[in-house]
Amino acid sequence: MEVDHLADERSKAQFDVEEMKIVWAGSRHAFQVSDRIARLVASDPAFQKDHRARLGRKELFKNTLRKAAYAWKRINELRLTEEEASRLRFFVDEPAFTDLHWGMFVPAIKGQGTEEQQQKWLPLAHKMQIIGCYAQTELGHGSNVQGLETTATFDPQTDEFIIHSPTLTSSKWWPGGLGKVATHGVIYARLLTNGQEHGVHGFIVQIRSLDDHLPLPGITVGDIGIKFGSGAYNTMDNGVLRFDQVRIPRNQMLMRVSQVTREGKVVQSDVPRQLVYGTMVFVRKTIVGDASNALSRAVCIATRYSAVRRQFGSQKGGLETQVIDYKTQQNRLFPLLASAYAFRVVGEWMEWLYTDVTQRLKANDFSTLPEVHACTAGLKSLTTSATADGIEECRKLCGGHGYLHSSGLPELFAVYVPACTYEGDNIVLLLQVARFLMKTVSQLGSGKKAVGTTAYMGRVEQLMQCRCDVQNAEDWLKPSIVMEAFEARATRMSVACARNLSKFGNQEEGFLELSADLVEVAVAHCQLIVVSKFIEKLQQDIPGKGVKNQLENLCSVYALNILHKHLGDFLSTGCITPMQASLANDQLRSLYSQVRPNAVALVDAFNYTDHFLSSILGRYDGNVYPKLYEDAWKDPLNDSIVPDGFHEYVQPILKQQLRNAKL
Ligand SMILES: CCCCCCCCCCCCCC(=O)SCCNC(=O)CCNC(=O)[C@H](O)C(C)(C)COP(=O)(O)OP(=O)(O)OC[C@H]1O[C@@H](n2cnc3c(N)ncnc32)[C@H](O)[C@@H]1OP(=O)(O)O
Ligand SMILES: Cc1cc2nc3c(=O)[nH]c(=O)nc-3n(C[C@H](O)[C@H](O)[C@H](O)COP(=O)(O)OP(=O)(O)OC[C@H]3O[C@@H](n4cnc5c(N)ncnc54)[C@H](O)[C@@H]3O)c2cc1C
Repeated sequence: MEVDHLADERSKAQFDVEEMKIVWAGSRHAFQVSDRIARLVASDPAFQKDHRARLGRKELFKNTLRKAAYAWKRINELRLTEEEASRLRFFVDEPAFTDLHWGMFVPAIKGQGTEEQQQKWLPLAHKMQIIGCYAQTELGHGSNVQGLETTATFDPQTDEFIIHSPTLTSSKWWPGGLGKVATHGVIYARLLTNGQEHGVHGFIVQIRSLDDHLPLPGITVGDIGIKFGSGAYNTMDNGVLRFDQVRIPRNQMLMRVSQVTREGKVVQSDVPRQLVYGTMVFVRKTIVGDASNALSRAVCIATRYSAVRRQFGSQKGGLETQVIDYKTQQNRLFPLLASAYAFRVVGEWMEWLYTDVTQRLKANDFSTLPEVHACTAGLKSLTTSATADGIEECRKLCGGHGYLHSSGLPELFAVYVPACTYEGDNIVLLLQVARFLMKTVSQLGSGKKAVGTTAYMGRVEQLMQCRCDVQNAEDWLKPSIVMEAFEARATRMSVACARNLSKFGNQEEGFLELSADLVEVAVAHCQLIVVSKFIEKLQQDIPGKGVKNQLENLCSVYALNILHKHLGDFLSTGCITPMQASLANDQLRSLYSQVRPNAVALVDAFNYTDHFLSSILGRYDGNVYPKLYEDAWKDPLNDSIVPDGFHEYVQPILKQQLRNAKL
């Protein structure tokens, strides 16, 4: 019989875990789909993944192709819906070319293609009769999209574009799926017609033959090489691509934003030019949603293991202390647990925001686009940085065993950490938020109403002067008090930066000089968004015994931990006093005690299967030691008692020493 080593922990929970699972999933329906598909994947040996780190690149990659093909077969056999198929790919848990096909290629055509182009290309893509990638970044430029060098020159004689890589640095570099698999790509290039340049646009370009998969004439394409970590993101074929005067028909330029006529005239539609960047907005919001998946996974492992692991504190030969009972462990772990829940809530809100802007764009209302860009960019940056750091912290929270591949944490980190860079370097994205904030501040006096996530700045006068009302530790549990402190901090930092900026004759010069401060302003604003969305969520009716109470505790932990970590901001802007800061810390400690008995149940609510977690330390049953011991013997190094190479290399040294000793 299986023993549940964490049963005691589970019995302490003060809330209905099943109901929390539904909150985490987003709805009962989403929970049911997720639960069914997770079990389906976990029970299928074809989706096994624990041997990944031991495979060489070629074997690893072939294995990924097999899994992706098998997943596609199952999706069709079982007639899975789009939602179910996407959950299946998620639980297969292996980065693959399909991520870019479904995650970027299809959305790029949907967002930037005309109706006609969508009708032509989407059915092919949906049936995977073509496989696409998103080829924007080049060897020389990634962040600076306007600096891309690939050209698309219109030839009116043949009604074609000539796609060309004029320099080494114009080689496309990084696109996932490009290296070995994609047959097509949305390629970003500078549009040239009649000798004039018209900025960067997307073009659908066939890269490989649909018959023999060889590159088409004029195309040089391959993989860019091994990346960080063993296994990890090396299942992905990030690629390099060069064009030598490759011709494509005119109608393969994605023309929702601008059209090129038969004569080579560029006609701007009434859609703003920034919509060329629309796929990035879409993927950034997906990445925000995904941050809670990665962080919750790491936190689940670290929490269960912290309840299993005991060090010191044995009294009269009794059990030692569970490491989760150390306040230092709680102070590192529980804010991460709270962040996982906070990012879940903000990810949900982001879905709403994206649906809203999509509907508006359809109705030619572009008014919220700048704010949506700032929110997706800022929250992508905030959540991925916190998640990457959080996974690494979870590894440390698991002590030495966290460094073992079988803890599940090294690979999770290696796969996750590029999220801080791809889809926009996190600092570059925060600078975009800062630009938006500085613009908002500069317009405050002009009567333009601050709306959406910057609405709080409309109360600038009050927020510049308000004094925090906290008298005792429990006051910090009041949402209005927390909100005001965060709003005042963000406003005061924004206004201070705007004042500093105005001292520069040249705004751009000022922006460069103050960019480190501006990044901090952007972080303050983004943290406020997360806190405010979490607080808003708690105003809803949330069923289930004790569920709301747990979420309230987590919300307070999230906010008060940030306040503690960024105390300098709150104190230097005069938003709170040192005494109030100290009370916030007292409250935080008391919240940790309330979270403690619920911690294991709070991570059970993520409903992860052992297959998905792929972590001995995070096993549901907590049976860590026997399984770690068992796993060590499975390592190929232990196949033979004396390792290959020993007799050849080490034995002669030993023998030499022996000879020398005898002499
Ligand atoms: C399981 C399935 C998972 C699926 C997920 C997929 C898996 C993921 C796998 C990983 C896949 C990884 C895949 C990959 O990595 S794909 C490659 C991703 N690359 C990047 O993200 C590049 C980052 N750089 C940029 O985005 C821009 O160039 C920046 C932002 C730096 C602007 O630089 P610059 O200053 O030169 O811009 P401009 O002069 O051209 O424009 C300025 C104006 O435009 C506004 N603006 C700017 N951007 C946007 C926007 N987006 N929407 C709306 N508006 C926007 C901006 O506010 C400004 O407005 P205004 O102030 O003038 O009014
Ligand atoms: C795993 C992975 C997958 C990827 N997949 C794809 C893909 O499918 N398709 C695709 O097109 N691309 C892809 N990329 C590329 C990715 O989008 C870019 O690497 C990313 O946008 C960062 O750009 P960069 O490499 O030019 O960084 P750089 O801009 O060169 O950044 C280098 C440093 O300079 C700093 N910096 C740059 N500009 C500024 C500034 N203005 N102010 C202050 N600091 C600045 C950055 O903060 C960073 O510290 C992928 C990348 C990775 C790692």
